[in-house]
Amino acid sequence: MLKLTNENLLKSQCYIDGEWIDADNAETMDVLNPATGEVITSVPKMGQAETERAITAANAVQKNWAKRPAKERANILRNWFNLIMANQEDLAQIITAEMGKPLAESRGEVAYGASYIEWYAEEAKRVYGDTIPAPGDDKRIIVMKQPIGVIASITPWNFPNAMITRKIAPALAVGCATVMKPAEQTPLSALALCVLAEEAGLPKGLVNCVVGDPVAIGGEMTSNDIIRKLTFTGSTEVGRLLMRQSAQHIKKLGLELGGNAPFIVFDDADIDAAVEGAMISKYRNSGQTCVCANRIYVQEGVYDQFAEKLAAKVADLKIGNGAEDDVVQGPLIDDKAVAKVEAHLTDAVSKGAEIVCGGQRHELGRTFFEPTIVKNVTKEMKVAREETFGPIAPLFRFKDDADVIAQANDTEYGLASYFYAKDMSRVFRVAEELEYGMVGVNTGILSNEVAPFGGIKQSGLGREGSKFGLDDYLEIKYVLLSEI
Ligand SMILES: NC(=O)c1ccc[n+]([C@@H]2O[C@H](COP(=O)([O-])OP(=O)(O)OC[C@H]3O[C@@H](n4cnc5c(N)ncnc54)[C@H](O)[C@@H]3O)[C@@H](O)[C@H]2O)c1
Ligand SMILES: O=C[C@H](O)CS(=O)(=O)O
Repeated sequence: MLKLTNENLLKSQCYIDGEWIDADNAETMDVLNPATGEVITSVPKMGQAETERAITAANAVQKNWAKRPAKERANILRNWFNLIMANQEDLAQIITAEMGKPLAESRGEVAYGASYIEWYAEEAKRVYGDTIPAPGDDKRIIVMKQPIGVIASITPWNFPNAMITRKIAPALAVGCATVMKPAEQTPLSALALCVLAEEAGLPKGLVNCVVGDPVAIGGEMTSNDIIRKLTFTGSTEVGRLLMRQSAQHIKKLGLELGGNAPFIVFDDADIDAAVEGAMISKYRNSGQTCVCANRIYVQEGVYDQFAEKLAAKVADLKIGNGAEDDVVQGPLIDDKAVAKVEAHLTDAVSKGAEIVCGGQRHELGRTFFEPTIVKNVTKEMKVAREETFGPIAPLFRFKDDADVIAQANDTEYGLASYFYAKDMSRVFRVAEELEYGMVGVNTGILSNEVAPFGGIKQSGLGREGSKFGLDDYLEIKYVLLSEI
């Protein structure tokens, strides 16, 4: 049972135009705890009409929000950051209850998500323009940056708090208004963020949260002309669909999509460090992150040593309900996720791979799955081409640098990549040759608010975080002054 200190954070209604309301037809949908199957609460099942009202409400207040001095916007965002951190434990309990990740990871997610609000509260005051030498002494050129306007966001279940703040913090900082749709499996974190947004002083109507039928809500977001940008985090398949739907109105898009991260261990790597890096990169959130190592390439001279050390670490992982102390591996989000993991394993073994440890559903039942290592994996297997999104570490052998770079780049994805090596010329060459938006060198985790997070190829468009993430919510306006 979810017990909160601040019980006002657990909401069973959606937040539109500063009001907490039910669906027009009073329909609801349950929010389940994946570890126990218990119903945490129910939330409205909204659709097109409620989404349209939310967009209209956002539009009514956006321009006044943009006109407020940047320092005022910054101070209100800072208030929000402070309130989130003051309620970190409750927000973490909500994440673990609705998504299943271990409490320690949930606490980390709350701090990570809040760091984007803190960062963009500061950046709000640094939206600079340009003056350009004009083609005539009677002319002056000014370039100014203005907020895009009303933006819509659609986010996934695996980081139900941070994927929202990573989007709306820069948007609010520059003067946009927003309508968000969290994943139907994990809406409670989004609703709790709205409670604290209101308390922080964000004006009614500026932040709206609609929960319900994704197709109906997304359909309104991609067709309503008031929405000037859709920012989506989720699968490449849905991102492609939303891109197609948005094309009709030439909406700006931010797409944070699927990954297929290579994790490369060269023979000059610190093997113990590489094992530590592989553990966090592979098994964080039970392997349910877009930047998880999806393919682990180990140079043939250190392959057996790495496999043995990794298996010893995996054996120490404690599986269970994320709300229990010391648990480091929670359940997968649903049966569909388990089915995909099992399909990848069955395919790999049928094509010659060998299970080193794990390989089956955990004795706890439900959607708990044993952390797994598979060796002698080859590029003919599904794990080489598809995002597993589960706790499987597939180990590939490689001969030399050229061989592994060719294998690593042989995918339509381009989000995160990692490698462990010491030789500096190898480090620079490999980092430059990997076709990914992000490269972690001698580390298994690379996400933070000061760096531009995002991918290339079919892993997405745009960046979130860093000074680069601000531009995604700004339009450039060129003003030519004549007869001066
Ligand atoms: N690049 C990143 O930053 C990042 C971060 C987290 C997750 N992901 C990716 O997300 C995927 C897992 O998350 P998921 O299962 O929630 O993805 P998903 O694409 O199934 O769902 C993501 C969101 O899209 C909504 N959605 C689904 N169909 C829709 C439709 N037809 N119209 C409008 N909205 C729709 C869902 O309700 C949810 O809110 C993985 O591929 C993972 O790599 C990427
Ligand atoms: O799953 C996607 C998230 O972006 C992972 S991270 O927490 O940002 O690394």
